[in-house]
Amino acid sequence: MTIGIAVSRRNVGAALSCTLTLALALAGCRAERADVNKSDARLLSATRDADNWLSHGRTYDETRFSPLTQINGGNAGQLGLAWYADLDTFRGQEGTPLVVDGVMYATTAWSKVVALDAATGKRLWEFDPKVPGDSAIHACCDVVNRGAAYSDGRLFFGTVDGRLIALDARTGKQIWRVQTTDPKQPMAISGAPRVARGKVFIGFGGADQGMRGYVSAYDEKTGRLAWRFYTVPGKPGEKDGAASDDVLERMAGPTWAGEWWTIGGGGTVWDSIVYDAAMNRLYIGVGNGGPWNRGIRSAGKGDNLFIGSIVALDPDTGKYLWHYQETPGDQWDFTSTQQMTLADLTIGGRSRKVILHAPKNGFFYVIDRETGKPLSADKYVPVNWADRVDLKTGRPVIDPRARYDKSGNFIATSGPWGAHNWHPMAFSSQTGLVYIPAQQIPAVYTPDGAFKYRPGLLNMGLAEPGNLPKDKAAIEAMLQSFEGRLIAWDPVARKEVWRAPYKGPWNGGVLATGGDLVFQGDAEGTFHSYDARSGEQRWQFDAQEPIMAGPVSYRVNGAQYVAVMAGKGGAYNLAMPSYAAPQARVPGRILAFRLGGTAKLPAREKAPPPPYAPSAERFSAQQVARGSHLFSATCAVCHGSEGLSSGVLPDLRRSGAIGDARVFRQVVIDGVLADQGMVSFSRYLTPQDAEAIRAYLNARAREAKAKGEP
Ligand SMILES: O=C(O)c1cc(C(=O)O)c2c(n1)C(=O)C(=O)c1cc(C(=O)O)[nH]c1-2
Repeated sequence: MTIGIAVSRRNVGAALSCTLTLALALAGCRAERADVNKSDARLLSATRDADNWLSHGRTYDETRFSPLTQINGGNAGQLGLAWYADLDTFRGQEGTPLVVDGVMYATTAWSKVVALDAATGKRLWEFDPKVPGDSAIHACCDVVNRGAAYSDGRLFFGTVDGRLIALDARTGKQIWRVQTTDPKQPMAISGAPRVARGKVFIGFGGADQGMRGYVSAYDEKTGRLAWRFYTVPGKPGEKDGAASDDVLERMAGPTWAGEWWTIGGGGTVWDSIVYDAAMNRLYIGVGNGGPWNRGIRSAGKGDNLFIGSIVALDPDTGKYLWHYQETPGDQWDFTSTQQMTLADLTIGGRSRKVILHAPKNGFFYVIDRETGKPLSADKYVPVNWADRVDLKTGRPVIDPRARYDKSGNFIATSGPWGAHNWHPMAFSSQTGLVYIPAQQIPAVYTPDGAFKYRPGLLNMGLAEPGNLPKDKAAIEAMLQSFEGRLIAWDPVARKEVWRAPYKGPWNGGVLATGGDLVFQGDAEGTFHSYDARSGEQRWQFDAQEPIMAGPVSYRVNGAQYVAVMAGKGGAYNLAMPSYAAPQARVPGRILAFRLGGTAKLPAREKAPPPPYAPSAERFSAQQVARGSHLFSATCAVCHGSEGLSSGVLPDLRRSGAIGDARVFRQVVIDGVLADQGMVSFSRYLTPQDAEAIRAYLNARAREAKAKGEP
């Protein structure tokens, strides 16, 4: 049985933390509760507060629906740029800005924060937590940040090196900060914290690098740790002294096998955390198992709770309430961390409080918030790892061939990039539709027969992850087969209503508005507006660079704005190859639009790409082959498979460093560029390994030059 229901303890709220106390303490507890309600009051009524975008998904329900109607289908063609703000980096921008009383707060790459006048883009203050450059290696998927939380004049955000920081929203001065992780381990915060009931909730990423997931709750005023919930069991017999101890021992422990705690576990909560104000619950979206390969992770057995699950917790104590596991015994990196949206839907004539969820695994779930049971689960893209979800048991009917640790190989129609990743979806109660930034990126899973755990690096348990065909035509055919589309999905009728196709995947998050419009940026750099009911395009804008982030809408001085962050990066853009010649890059930007806006972006500079730079040295075929393997296992995840960088980080075939053994060694082994994120790899590579990688890159540069590749 995939669904577990334990203590049904609803709306006991703050009273729980008072149960042990004497009358005096009770009085204090009541006082604290009243205060909590005051600071929550604004967030609780955010649905009616059309001017602002107070929390990550605008309201606690995380619908990303703005009720504003000034911009609508009739006038969307008159939208123009109101202002833009250049950021200080070329790294990926994934943030959803908050807007509170005319001030926009945006978190940017490298975990920085900027406050701007939301009507003009004028900078009010900036905060740089000075993330050490060498902590970039701890982030699996770029030094991105998806946003902040706001409550009662305070702004909360996480950092790549695992800190949670509270700022005074007016001045940008730090109020408190806590280290939420072990900074020596690959545990990096990319997601936005959420705040409710006087607590700030935060997880982190690192499952792919062997970490064990947890969520922490900190007191909003002091930063004191209130509780922690681990999502997967640790070493049997050892307790964490955490809210999860009991349920992990009783329920999760028996679903694991082997010695997973020595090589990982996974289950990181790296993105979605949602507070359900109606039921006083916190839902956490739990990630994949680590290593991915269940044969290695858990002796090929078990559901491995709570990976690939939504878990409902008591927000005051962190105690387990229920869970629903979407991907039992995951071995495909099918995280359930994707955005959860809360809605009230009429299903079968009955009003139901539900979670709407489109996780990586390709099924769209409508889950009953009362019980955690799925009411429906339907494929929103072609899916071949499972035939269907049996709603009686809640379990997917998995194709045995997908268990590649046993079958030896599996090609999934949608793999680890997800049928939907972190890019936020939106739900409009006006149209009843969910707008999903969906994609289809097939992937091959082949078990690594010689797996060796490498602390700190990616440990998937797959043979040469990211390995591609060597032939350019085959790589291009593969890339052409990747798809991206915006899907308007009816969660009651359980079907797609319309779609907007894109050239490829990794398009932006979505905003739905009261003007019956849907906004989404794409991977090519165009920002679109569609009719929310028909999908007809109403407007588009050339943003000059890819948009991944979710747009927001707000109103200042009577004018409605739509704003979005632009900037290429994230996991896909780091790792995926590209034959496009590197272009002069545009820095990360915030773009804000209004009716009649007349601002113009500066002309994009054209710069010739640096030439390929192979050295005249001779390397042996063995050295090149060894370098190919090492590059694929160690470097490709950031510099692009087969050395074909998509342009976020340097294309090493064009790097001057590959022509000089000494310089290359200084970078790779001595770490001279550590402050820019290129740390020393001496822990993983010998100088001979580095030389083999250099030999491989020279071979790749020579090939590209000979073929006249762009
Ligand atoms: O397992 C993890 O801990 C973890 C963390 C993160 C992250 O923190 O960003 C991502 C993923 N997994 C992941 O699977 C994934 O596809 C992904 C994409 C991105 C991104 O920002 O583009 N992050 C992450």
